[in-house]
Amino acid sequence: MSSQSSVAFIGGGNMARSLIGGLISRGTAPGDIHVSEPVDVLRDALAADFGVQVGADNATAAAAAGLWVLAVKPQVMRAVCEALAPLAQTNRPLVVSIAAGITAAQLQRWLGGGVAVVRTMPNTPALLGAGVTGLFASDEVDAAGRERAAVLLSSAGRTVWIDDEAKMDAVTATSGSGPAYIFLLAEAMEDAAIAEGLPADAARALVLQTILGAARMLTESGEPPAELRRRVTSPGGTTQAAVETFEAGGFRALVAQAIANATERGRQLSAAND
Ligand SMILES: NC(=O)C1=CN([C@@H]2O[C@H](COP(=O)(O)OP(=O)(O)OC[C@H]3O[C@@H](n4cnc5c(N)ncnc54)[C@H](O)[C@@H]3O)[C@@H](O)[C@H]2O)C=CC1
Ligand SMILES: O=C(O)[C@@H]1CCC=N1
Repeated sequence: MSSQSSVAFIGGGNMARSLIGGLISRGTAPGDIHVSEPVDVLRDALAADFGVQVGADNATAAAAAGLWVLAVKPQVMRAVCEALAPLAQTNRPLVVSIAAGITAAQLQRWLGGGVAVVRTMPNTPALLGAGVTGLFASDEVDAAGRERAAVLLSSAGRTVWIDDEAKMDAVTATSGSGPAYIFLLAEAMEDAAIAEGLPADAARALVLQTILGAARMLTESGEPPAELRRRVTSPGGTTQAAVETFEAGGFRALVAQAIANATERGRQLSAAND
């Protein structure tokens, strides 16, 4: 039976799982969460771990809820939306997409038009409630819809509204993909520490706690990153030797180019999956 307060997840993969975990830990009743997922082991795990309603049919899950979370890959989004269009036209749900690159206009068109669509970009720390999500609302979304989308995503961490949809690809490249950049840095630091002779377990412990400690200083001290860096960097000391090496190697330009390429890939995903 359809309930306006229920949520349907179309696709029950990694991000859906993170968001579902967040919703349940914030008090959403498992019975109010419906998930459609074609892979039976993923379905079974969601039912076992969270007690949510699971099934293989997207329309069945969607028919049960006033809020749809489209959590499939960009490559299958068009087919998924077109199959749900008749239901979208009769039920007029609030539709939240988490897909990289897929625009609100595309979702609108595939769902038959006139549907309230919120395009969002969460990230994987959502699993711990420590994520951040950029949100863009189409014109059809009213204040209550914006509030509902923000509450949904706030179970995964912080939320940031983006007024210009063209900027959503930059959000994807910054915070959506961003955790991977930090993981890459962790890999590289660990490898380097081992190369300097540290045992692997010590290298990992030192690197992980350094990243955690630095992230806490960034978020809790109120100081800008450049000032925090300055305080670690004694003149003529070890940090200066390392930072000068990063700068000489074009570290900032490399980061800028990486984020520019990720932004461009977001635009390409939109065109490739139209
Ligand atoms: N992984 C990440 O860090 C982030 C991913 N995203 C976006 O989230 C979306 C999902 O990504 P992940 O969870 O990483 O991928 P995933 O592959 O883990 O999840 C997608 C799920 O959709 C299911 N699926 C495939 N075809 C389906 C269909 N026709 N109907 C219903 N379900 C279907 C798959 O079996 C899979 O379990 C993507 O659009 C991605 O761009 C957004 C933010 C961050
Ligand atoms: O790599 C991707 O396309 C997705 C979107 C942001 C993070 N993962």
